[in-house]
Amino acid sequence: MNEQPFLLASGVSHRFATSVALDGVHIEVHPGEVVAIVGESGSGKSTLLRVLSGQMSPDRGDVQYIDHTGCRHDILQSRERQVRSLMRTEWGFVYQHAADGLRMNVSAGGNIGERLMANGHQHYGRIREQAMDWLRQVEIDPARIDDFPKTFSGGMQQRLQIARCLVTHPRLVFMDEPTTGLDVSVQAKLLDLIRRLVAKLRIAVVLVTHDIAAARLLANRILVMRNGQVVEHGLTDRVLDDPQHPYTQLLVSSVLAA
Ligand SMILES: Nc1ncnc2c1ncn2[C@@H]1O[C@H](COP(=O)(O)OP(=O)(O)OP(=O)(O)O)[C@@H](O)[C@H]1O
Repeated sequence: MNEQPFLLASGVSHRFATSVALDGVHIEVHPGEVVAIVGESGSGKSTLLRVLSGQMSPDRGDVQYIDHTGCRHDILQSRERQVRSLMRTEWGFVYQHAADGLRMNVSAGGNIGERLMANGHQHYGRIREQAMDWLRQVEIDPARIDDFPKTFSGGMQQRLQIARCLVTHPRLVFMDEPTTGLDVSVQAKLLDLIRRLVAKLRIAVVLVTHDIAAARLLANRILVMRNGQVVEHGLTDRVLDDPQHPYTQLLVSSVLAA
C-alpha cells in the first residue's frame, strides 16, 4: 500500500461500568481500502467504530483524520460541529438498522436528495435526477422514488440507506453490520452490491461484522478483536487462510465447520 493512512487511531482504550470495551487499540486505514473488524459479540467492534467516527470519546487514545485537502483533524478534540461536517461531506455511516440511517417519514427520493442539499445542491430537477440514478444503482425501481421507506423490504431499505450515504461520494464509509438480520439470499446480493459500488467509487470502508464470509468478500485487510484488543491483523487471505492467533484459528474453523 503506497499511500499514507488517512485515518489513524492509536492507544484507544475505553471502560464501561462493568466491562473493558477497548484496550489499547491501534488501527490505520488507507484511502480506497476496505478494512474489516471481526470478532465475537461484545469484543468491542461497535465501540471502536463509534470512536473512529467521532461519535464517542474514549477514556484514552488518539484519532487523526487527514481530509482531501491534506488538513489533519484531531477527531477526539474536534468540536461536534466539525465532526458533523465531516460526516456530511467526507464520511458516511451505514447502520445495521436502516431506520437509524434513513428518515422513515421522508420519501426515498427525499432521503437521497436531502444529503445532496446538505452539501449545497439546490437545483430540484438535478437533485431528483441524481436520486433516480442512485435508486437504479442500488437496484431499486426509480418508479418508487416518491414512496416511503417503510413500504420497502428490509433489503431495499438497506440499499436505500447505502444510496443516501454514497450519493455525495464520501471518501470513507463506516459500516456497522450492514447485512445482519436480513435473509441469507438478501445478504449475499447486498454484499455483492456493496463490493461493486465500493470498488467503482474507490471508497475506503471500515466494516464491522461478525460474518467472516462478508469480511472475505469485501475486505483487503482484517483486524480480529477479542475482549477489546486487536489480537491479529493482516491481509484478508493471510489472516483467514493462515491464522496465527489461537482465537482467530477458532473463529475461522468454526465458520468452516458450519
Ligand atoms: N453503552 C454501553 N454501556 C455499557 N456497556 C457497554 C455499552 N456499549 C457497549 N458496552 C459493553 O462494551 C463491550 C463491547 O461492546 P461492543 O458493542 O463494542 O461489542 P461488539 O463487538 O460490537 O458486539 P456486538 O457484535 O454484539 O455488537 C461489551 O461488553 C458491551 O457490553
